[in-house]
Amino acid sequence: MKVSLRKEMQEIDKVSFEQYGLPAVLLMENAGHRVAEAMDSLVKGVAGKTICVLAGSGNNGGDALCAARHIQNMGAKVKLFLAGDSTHFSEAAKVMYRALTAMQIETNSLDSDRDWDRLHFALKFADGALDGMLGTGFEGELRKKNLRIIEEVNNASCPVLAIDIPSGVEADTGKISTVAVKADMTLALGLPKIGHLLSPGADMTGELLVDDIGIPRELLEGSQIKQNLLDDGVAMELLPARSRSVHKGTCGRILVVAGSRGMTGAAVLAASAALRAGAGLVTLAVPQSVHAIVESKLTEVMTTPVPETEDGILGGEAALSCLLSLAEAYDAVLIGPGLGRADRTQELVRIFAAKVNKPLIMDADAIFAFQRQPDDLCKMQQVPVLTPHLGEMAGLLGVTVPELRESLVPIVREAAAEYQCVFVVKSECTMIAYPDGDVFFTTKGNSGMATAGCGDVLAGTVAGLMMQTESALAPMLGVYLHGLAGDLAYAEKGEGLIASDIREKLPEARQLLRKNQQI
Ligand SMILES: NC(=O)C1=CN([C@@H]2O[C@H](COP(=O)(O)OP(=O)(O)OC[C@H]3O[C@@H](n4cnc5c(N)ncnc54)[C@H](O)[C@@H]3O)[C@@H](O)[C@H]2O)[C@H](O)CC1
Ligand SMILES: [K+]
Repeated sequence: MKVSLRKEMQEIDKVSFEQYGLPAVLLMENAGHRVAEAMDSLVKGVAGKTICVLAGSGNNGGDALCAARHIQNMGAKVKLFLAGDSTHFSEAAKVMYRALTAMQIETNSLDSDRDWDRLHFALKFADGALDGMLGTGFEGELRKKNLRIIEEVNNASCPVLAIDIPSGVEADTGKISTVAVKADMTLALGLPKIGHLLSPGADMTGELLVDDIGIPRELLEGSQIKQNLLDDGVAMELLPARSRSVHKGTCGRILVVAGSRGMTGAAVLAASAALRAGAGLVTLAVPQSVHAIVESKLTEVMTTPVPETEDGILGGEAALSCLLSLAEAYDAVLIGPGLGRADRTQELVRIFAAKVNKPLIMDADAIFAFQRQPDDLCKMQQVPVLTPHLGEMAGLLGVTVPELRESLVPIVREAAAEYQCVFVVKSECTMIAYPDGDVFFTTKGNSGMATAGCGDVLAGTVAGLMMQTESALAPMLGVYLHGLAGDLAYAEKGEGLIASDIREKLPEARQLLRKNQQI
């Protein structure tokens, strides 16, 4: 499913009318009806219940006014509160307001202290609240009246349904300036928005439902929309069936260059995750002095020592030529987990990355090696895959983490195009950006995965899949399987899950994906 920007949704509205003759009020009628149904399911039947409706004066408010009519028709008592000025209703909202006023629904304009008291008590005793104050049209700082209503809604104990996006969340970024409605459920209209996926907006969204509200499918699937949700449907297309004639040499021979003194765990996790992701054969290349340690920790993964400097650091000519000749025998190379940040190691990484002529995945310390020179990423033989967390991505681009978060999607997208890399940016909503502008978001994964080694498992998973699907799709498949494996691990271990639990769930995640493929 696509994920739309605000201006893309506006364009869809325009085309729906100009080319398909679908006026705004018709889409609003559909939206309102679906919202009423969603409220019915949220409060387990609206009949006989009291529902508080908060409506703004734009089209989000129009949706709320329309939903109020349907909710009342379904047997509920509706109490309406106007967050905007009723003289400023949008054209479509006016139509909905007219119908509603003829229905004798209790309406409060929130212009007097009495009205604010009414809102307070209505929310206190309501069975549900409907947030239709601000949608994709919201920008800048919240006006005082909205802010006060949002605080009242958030203090109420009844379940809250947000129309399109929780009021106060910026649709294109997920940013919140002061406060936003904390919804239990959000019904996104047409398509999900970036604000549903990225924090803090994502934390306000609750359960996310999406409804097409009758917008022609080809508009919702338009190729000009470059943001995508990596959902089960997309993931199913990513893992081709294995033929019976495969052998370990055809499922991917993966070289993992990782580890240093005190950081052998990262290397072991990454290499073993590549095998658990289904690679045929994995070799872990480590500095000589830690070879015996990783050898004793691993059974199925092969290991090979790489010459190191006198002080036990991976670097220098001998290490470089060893790694380049080793890489010849493999289909893809992962470099970085636990490698260390010594100057000579960084130099080795940069030269190796420029010279190796195999699909290359760079993680952790390998990304750090480019931190003052991202331009060098353009010198690679093939488009590399980089798997930074937000701190590593910010370091690479020379910005702060808050600056990166401020405009995450455009910054990462631009970097992927400029440096010709695939970026897998790990956060509460991992994002994959391709050089052609395509961006994918995953909803899989959970807060338990914020634990050491989780990134090593992801890098290993992506590397391990490199020959099992088109190599350009491996980052997407890897992110999906890693997130699903994390969810499976969370179901068993909760927040105490550790990285190896995720690795051990990779086969089950794969099986689930296969089962879905058969449906
Ligand atoms: N195709 C669709 O997706 C459809 C979506 N619908 C709904 O329409 C809204 C977007 O409507 P729009 O009129 O463009 O904007 P909003 O209603 O979200 O907001 C405009 C409203 O808000 C006021 N405002 C703007 N900034 C602020 C602020 N900082 N503080 C307070 N108030 C602010 C502004 O003055 C306007 O009054 C979309 O989300 C869907 O819910 C259609 O109904 C169906 C088709
Ligand atoms: K809203």
